[in-house]
Amino acid sequence: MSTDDSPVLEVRNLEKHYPVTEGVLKREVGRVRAVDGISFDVHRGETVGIVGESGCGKSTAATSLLRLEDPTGGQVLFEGEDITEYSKAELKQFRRDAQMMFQDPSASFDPRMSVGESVAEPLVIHGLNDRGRRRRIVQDLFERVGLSADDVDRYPHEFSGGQKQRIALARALVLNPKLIVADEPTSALDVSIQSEILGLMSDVQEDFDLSIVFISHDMGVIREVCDRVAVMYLGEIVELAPTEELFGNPQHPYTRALLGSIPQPDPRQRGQGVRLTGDVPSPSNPPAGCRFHTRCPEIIQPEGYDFDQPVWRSVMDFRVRLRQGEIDLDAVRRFLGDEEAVENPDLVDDSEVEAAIREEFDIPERLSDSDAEAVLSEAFEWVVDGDFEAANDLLADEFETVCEREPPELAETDAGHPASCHLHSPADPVEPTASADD
Ligand SMILES: Nc1ncnc2c1ncn2[C@@H]1O[C@H](COP(=O)(O)OP(=O)(O)OP(=O)(O)O)[C@@H](O)[C@H]1O
Repeated sequence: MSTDDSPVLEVRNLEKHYPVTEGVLKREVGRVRAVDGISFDVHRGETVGIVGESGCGKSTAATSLLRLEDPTGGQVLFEGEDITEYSKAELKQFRRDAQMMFQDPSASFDPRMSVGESVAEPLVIHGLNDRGRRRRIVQDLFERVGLSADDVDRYPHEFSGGQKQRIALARALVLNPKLIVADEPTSALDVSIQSEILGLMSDVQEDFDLSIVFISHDMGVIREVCDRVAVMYLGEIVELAPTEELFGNPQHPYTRALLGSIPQPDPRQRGQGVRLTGDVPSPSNPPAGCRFHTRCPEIIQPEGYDFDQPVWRSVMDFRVRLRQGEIDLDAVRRFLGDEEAVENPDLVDDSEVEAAIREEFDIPERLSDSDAEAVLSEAFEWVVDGDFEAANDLLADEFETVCEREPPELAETDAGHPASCHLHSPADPVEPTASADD
């Protein structure tokens, strides 16, 4: 990596919200917060990764920062200029300098055109009319990406997935860009081919002094190619660190969970980190407080109680489902008894219903903390009576955690890089003894 001081790309509070509309008049009834205020820099020659599960907003971040779709907020500075303010002509120049690579290269080739013509297309659009020169440039690039100069006359269907991604790289390079945004460029490829393409991208990056934004859901791939990594969850960056630091000393529970999901050949490393369960919630209605609190294995416990952490997570899973109105008593009764029990709840004992729900959520028959158990038992009484609101209110009062109450700031941690987690930024800090100005 060769970086100079000023970043090539500065992303500042970038936001892309999609309206959710209803009716013929398309009244806006909500917003999908696909990207919700992300900031990061990319320096010359640097590869910055964006990692996160499917639906976290990575692709939207890519297309918005290249203005392939217009952001709804924030700024993107390219070599110091705000591309969100660019005129059409300025955008055209920007499109030379910043290219995109996609997961599925097939989709971006016209089957009726030779791959050479496809790769040369951006040259035509940008006014290089000399056919012979175009051909020489493309042939040279083909060799550069590990294909033969003769391949330019062949058609897309004649190439394998890996070869097509090489051709896509040639096309991304043809205008001599400064920045490439690659969205899962190797996810559709076999592992061995993946490594070849990643190796090729690294070589090309050095030769062309390229900056790369590399998007992937795969921590293994990210580690192989990135200098720094932004971890994204539900539209936000939750941790940002140099790659080795992120892998060696992750500060956000989401990052730790992603790392825990990497297959580990070394048995000594196995079992480190907790596997993530459930899906990313909808960005049209993100959870309050920390967006990760509905799934976080390390969610902070409420004051005054002492849970085993996995049990606390189970209790929170139950609370989240209760809050969302997703506890189905009829289904539980049907499971325990038969159809008649739905019509006549007395046929199934309340304690059986409670036990079944506890089992479903992995909550022990009795919590080891008797105070917590008293609260939970009372809540279950409301639940089996069908008064979910009362159960919800009681649990919200007694078991509320800072993680659901307040959104954490993305702030510097002791590890020397930022993460947004209340484990690092307690919401109720100890009263400072000195004045803030000191
Ligand atoms: N045009 C759109 N209109 C409404 N919602 C959208 C639109 N495009 C994306 N979304 C939503 O925004 C969220 C983020 O999607 P995005 O594709 O950016 O995520 P991702 O992390 O790249 O996931 P994937 O790897 O599956 O593409 C998703 O919930 C998606 O459904």
